[in-house]
Amino acid sequence: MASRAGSLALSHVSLHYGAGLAVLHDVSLTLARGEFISVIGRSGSGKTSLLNLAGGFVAPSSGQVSVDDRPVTGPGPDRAVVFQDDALYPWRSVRENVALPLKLRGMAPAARAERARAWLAEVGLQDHGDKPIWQLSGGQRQRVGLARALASEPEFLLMDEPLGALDAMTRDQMHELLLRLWQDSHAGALLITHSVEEAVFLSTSVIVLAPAPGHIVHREDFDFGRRFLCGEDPRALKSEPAFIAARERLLAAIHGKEPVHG
Ligand SMILES: Nc1ncnc2c1ncn2[C@@H]1O[C@H](COP(=O)(O)OP(=O)(O)OP(=O)(O)O)[C@@H](O)[C@H]1O
Repeated sequence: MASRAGSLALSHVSLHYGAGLAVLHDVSLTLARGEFISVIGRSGSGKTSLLNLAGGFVAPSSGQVSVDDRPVTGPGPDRAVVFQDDALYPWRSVRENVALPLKLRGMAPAARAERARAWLAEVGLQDHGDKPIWQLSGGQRQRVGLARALASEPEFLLMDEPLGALDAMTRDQMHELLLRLWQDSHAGALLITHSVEEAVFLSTSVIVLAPAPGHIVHREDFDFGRRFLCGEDPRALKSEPAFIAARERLLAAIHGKEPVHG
């Protein structure tokens, strides 16, 4: 299957670990730049495995993962990953954490300092660059993680439950920041989440995986995030009957019930 230009594609991908049972079966998914796809599903349905395939951390047992029709053979700078545990260096400064991947890629010191400064400003941490990570709150640490991922100017931003450990208010603020960063970066975003509401609000498409082995049972497109970016109030959007009905449909799909349309 040929993928669109500027897209990350999983084509008929199946995965089993070693000689174990299949974890994913015949999953096809295309993420174009400028799209925001969330993957939801019960625990063990293969969400993290799907992200690991997209990131190139594991290879499919059959099928193909590709970027612009080039097979993915491992992790690459075109795909940045953000994890739930922010994977930052606690004793290094905020600025060093953001600049480190740029250093590893051979960027000159002045250029990487400027890039780190710009992305810290994007996430509202311009006054925190000198602090060690351990002095930051959980929400601030996740903002550093996003700045670090986006500083590499990836084509695709892959996120595994990045907001799962945050309190509800911080999480809402992060949703709004994430949408603005996604818009400004023009990246394609792939988000694994346990929050159906988060998926409906943020995504241009939501995919539901069912387990044993993981396969796609439902897919639906949304525009709540884009409407937020056009100036609509996020609380009003989340209270709309269409938003609430979408949430219920996706919950029904997760729990294996007939989706209720309307
Ligand atoms: N490295 C591995 N080796 C063997 N089995 C694995 C490995 N990683 C995951 N699995 C198995 O694959 C299945 C899917 O796991 P995965 O973590 O992808 O699901 P998930 O939907 O992300 O789950 P959760 O929502 O609980 O994080 C599970 O049965 C898990 O035990």
